[in-house]
Amino acid sequence: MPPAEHPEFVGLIEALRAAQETITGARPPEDVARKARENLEEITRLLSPFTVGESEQLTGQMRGLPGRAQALAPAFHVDVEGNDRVSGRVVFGRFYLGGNGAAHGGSLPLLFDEVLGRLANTGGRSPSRTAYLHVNYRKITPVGPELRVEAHFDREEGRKRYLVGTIRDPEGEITADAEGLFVALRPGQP
Ligand SMILES: CCCCCCCC(=O)SCCNC(=O)CCNC(=O)[C@H](O)C(C)(C)COP(=O)(O)OP(=O)(O)OC[C@H]1O[C@@H](n2cnc3c(N)ncnc32)[C@H](O)[C@@H]1OP(=O)(O)O
Repeated sequence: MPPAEHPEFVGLIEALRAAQETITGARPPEDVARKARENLEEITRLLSPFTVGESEQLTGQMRGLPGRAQALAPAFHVDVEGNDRVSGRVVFGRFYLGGNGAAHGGSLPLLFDEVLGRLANTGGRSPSRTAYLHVNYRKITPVGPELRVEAHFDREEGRKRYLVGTIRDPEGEITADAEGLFVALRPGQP
């Protein structure tokens, strides 16, 4: 079903992202922490009866939405998308903090896999999977400001799709770049 038919679920994921952000940055007194935990446990109780299999779940399936309605990777906002390149924006929020204002090193491959992987499978191409992802950390990727993300196909060799991408800080400097190999799946390959 298209996202428009699940506006409340989309709102739920946005609320989840907001909760992740707020919890990460909070230092609450014990009684407030306990109340927040009880509220989260209540959410689990509420939703557990509606657990479905992978093919039926909504999370991750809504390609038209930033972040595909999943709260794992930072939401990638697409500005321009073609068959061979994509550009857009991302904010690494407090949830993705590694330390000293820098995004966690593991969160960058998460974003690159999302951006490059999405592009690798566009333009009528068959599904592919990440075979490798090489990330260069050039300078810290700051938590908080909006960052530019660009990616494009470098080359295709048979089933092998080589893509590259960059993240730039508000000054336009590259904080990280990546090269990924995505291998097109053979029929029946999981
Ligand atoms: C919309 C949002 C999109 C999000 C996208 C997210 C994408 C993902 O994260 S997918 C999940 C992460 N990736 C995986 O789980 C993949 C796990 N690995 C696999 O399934 C397989 O190893 C797979 C499909 C990558 C390749 O296996 P297989 O299809 O058997 O390919 P295989 O025949 O061995 O190799 C094909 C070619 O690729 C090359 N190759 C394969 N893996 C690598 C590698 N790691 N490094 C270099 N070359 C490689 C081979 O050398 C071969 O080259 P050539 O044709 O020149 O001889």
